[in-house]
Amino acid sequence: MAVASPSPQTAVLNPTAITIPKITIIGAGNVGASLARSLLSQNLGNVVLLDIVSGRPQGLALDMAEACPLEGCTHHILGTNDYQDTAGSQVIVITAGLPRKPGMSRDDLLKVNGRIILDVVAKALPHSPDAHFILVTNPLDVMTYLTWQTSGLLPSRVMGQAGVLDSARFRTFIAHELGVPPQDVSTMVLGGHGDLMVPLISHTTVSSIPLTELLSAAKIQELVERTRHGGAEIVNHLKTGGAYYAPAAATATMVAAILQNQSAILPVSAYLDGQYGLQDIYLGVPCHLDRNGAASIVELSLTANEQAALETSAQSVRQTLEKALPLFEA
Ligand SMILES: NC(=O)C1=CN([C@@H]2O[C@H](COP(=O)(O)OP(=O)(O)OC[C@H]3O[C@@H](n4cnc5c(N)ncnc54)[C@H](O)[C@@H]3O)[C@@H](O)[C@H]2O)C=CC1
Ligand SMILES: O=C([O-])CC(=O)C(=O)O
Repeated sequence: MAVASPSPQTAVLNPTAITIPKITIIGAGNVGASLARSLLSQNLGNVVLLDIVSGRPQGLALDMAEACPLEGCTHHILGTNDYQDTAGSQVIVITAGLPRKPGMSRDDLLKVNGRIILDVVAKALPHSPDAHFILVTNPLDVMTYLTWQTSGLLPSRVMGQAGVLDSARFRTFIAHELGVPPQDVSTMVLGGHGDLMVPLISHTTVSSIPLTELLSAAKIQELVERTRHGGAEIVNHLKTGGAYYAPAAATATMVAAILQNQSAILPVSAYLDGQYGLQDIYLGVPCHLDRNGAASIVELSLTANEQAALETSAQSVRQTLEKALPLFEA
């Protein structure tokens, strides 16, 4: 049978002509695997899932690929232990590292996770020199700073995920308290990803109504404290590690904002160079997220108490950073 040569229209629709973004996730643990599922289900791009453990990313990727015919995902996933497979990624998410156990703080992970992050960045960067890096590994703000410092990348190309998750937790607790859909709650949680994070009450509304008109000061403070300890609450339930579904959803929100050039304003751990009166630190602040990364930080007007709380949170991150820098100097 003769094979018809492709019509001009077929040539235009040739799928190989379409550039599909490539997203690498390093660390195929609970957060990494959940993130891969989320990215695939949103058809955000082809996903590479890499781990140091042989067989784990391959097995997970095959399992996820087999769900694709049933769930409408059209892109591919590859599981690997080889950094060459990550080449040309637009976004690299780092979820490699230990999670904490009950009784530990995130800062207790500093030494072990710092070593892992430096190793991962050194191996990933040469294959994807144009990638944006999103850190998830804890202690988050310090791991993000180390990645920026060791990579030599522009600060806008290195950022950390925490504020999207912490804000989602605060929204959830407020929604449960008021019996409204969480989508109706608008808020921002700034600062470091630790017990001193700063939920901004002055910027919290429920269907445009200020939160302070809906709940007592004591109840709001209770929800703030629950948010600050939201990670530990889940660690204490699970015993062997931390949260992963909401962290994965939060990270996918950031990946989508970058790849779709959304310019969404999201709270991310970004490099501060004088904004909010803070210098040379990665800390959670609102940023426009688009194809240039976290290039444009938004300076919200804060109450005096919120500004003081942000400075206290920054001070705590800086103390951990000062412990980290001598440990990981080249
Ligand atoms: N920023 C945030 O909001 C959140 C941060 N986290 C943090 O994310 C990290 C990962 O958490 P989980 O996924 O629950 O842990 P997990 O233990 O389930 O997965 C970690 C994975 O990293 C891999 N890994 C370790 N060293 C590696 C290396 N050198 N190269 C490649 N892969 C390596 C492990 O084999 C494992 O599969 C933890 O540090 C945790 O504290 C977790 C939730 C939220
Ligand atoms: O609490 C942890 O260890 C994991 C984490 O950062 C979170 O869930 O916020």
